[in-house]
Amino acid sequence: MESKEWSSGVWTHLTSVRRQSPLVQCITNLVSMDLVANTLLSAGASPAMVHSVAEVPDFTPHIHALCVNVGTLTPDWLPSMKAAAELASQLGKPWVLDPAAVSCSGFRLKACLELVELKPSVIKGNGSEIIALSGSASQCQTKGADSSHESTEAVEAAKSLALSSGAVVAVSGAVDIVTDGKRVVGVHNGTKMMQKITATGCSLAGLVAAFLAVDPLHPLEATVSAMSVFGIAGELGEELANGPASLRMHLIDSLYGLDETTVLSRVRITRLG
Ligand SMILES: Nc1ncnc2c1ncn2[C@@H]1O[C@H](COP(=O)(O)OP(=O)(O)O)[C@@H](O)[C@H]1O
Ligand SMILES: Cc1ncsc1CCOP(=O)(O)O
Ligand SMILES: [Mg+2]
Repeated sequence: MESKEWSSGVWTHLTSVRRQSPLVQCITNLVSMDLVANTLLSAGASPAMVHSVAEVPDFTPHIHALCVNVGTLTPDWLPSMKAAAELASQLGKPWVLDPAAVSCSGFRLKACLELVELKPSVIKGNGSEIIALSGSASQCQTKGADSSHESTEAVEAAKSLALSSGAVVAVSGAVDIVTDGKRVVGVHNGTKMMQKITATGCSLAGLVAAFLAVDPLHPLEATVSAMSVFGIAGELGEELANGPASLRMHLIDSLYGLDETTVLSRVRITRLG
């Protein structure tokens, strides 16, 4: 299956997000809250940064998807992440785990492994994060939020994590990799300068949650679509940008304005395995 066959699905997913405006609960890191929320709004979704454990029982039953991101994790945030994830899984609502900077401490790695036990629909990380979370720690050199691996170096780790967890695993990078453990799909949209804006990876995880909300039975396809859409917005944004700060603005504008002709002509997706 090549780009042409994927592209109509990508457009359908985006129009469904715009039409349905799914409510996406985000328990995300302090760095990313603004960009994640603005990314979701530009795509047509409705973000809610509701992260107190006291609010989970009332709020989480009403959401359409959840995104949990451990980028600035502290011990007092973990119970709300777990409570929301557990409730989402119980209620059959899709949720995404972003194991941001998972290898920076034993505390964070343990927390992420416990969250994986709560059955995320999708785990989205960069190459180093997916290698670390899959248990291939000897290969892992990073201690922070940026990857020291190409996404393509994490394909086997991603497949193994997908099979052991039951989640679709998405690895962002120059080529975004998405796998359910059997199929492996590459999304070739995006631009290198997106790495120079903090929280683009986090925003992508939030966007994946919104796309899952409108197609929960096809997590691999929904994830591929979200990654392609975000990458296309980055490509269009870069054409108007002078550097990372203006790319941040133009990426959001481009995502908001994406039309069918642009999506159909720009989608670059290939089956890798
Ligand atoms: N070299 C690259 N070329 C094209 N797109 C890229 C490149 N690096 C990252 N991206 C894009 O930037 C976004 C954030 O990915 P990434 O930087 O891997 O996340 P994180 O910030 O979590 O490390 C994704 O949409 C990804 O496709
Ligand atoms: C810089 C930083 N530090 C902790 S979380 C965070 C943001 C990471 O965002 P992303 O994973 O999207 O680069
Ligand atoms: Mg990240």
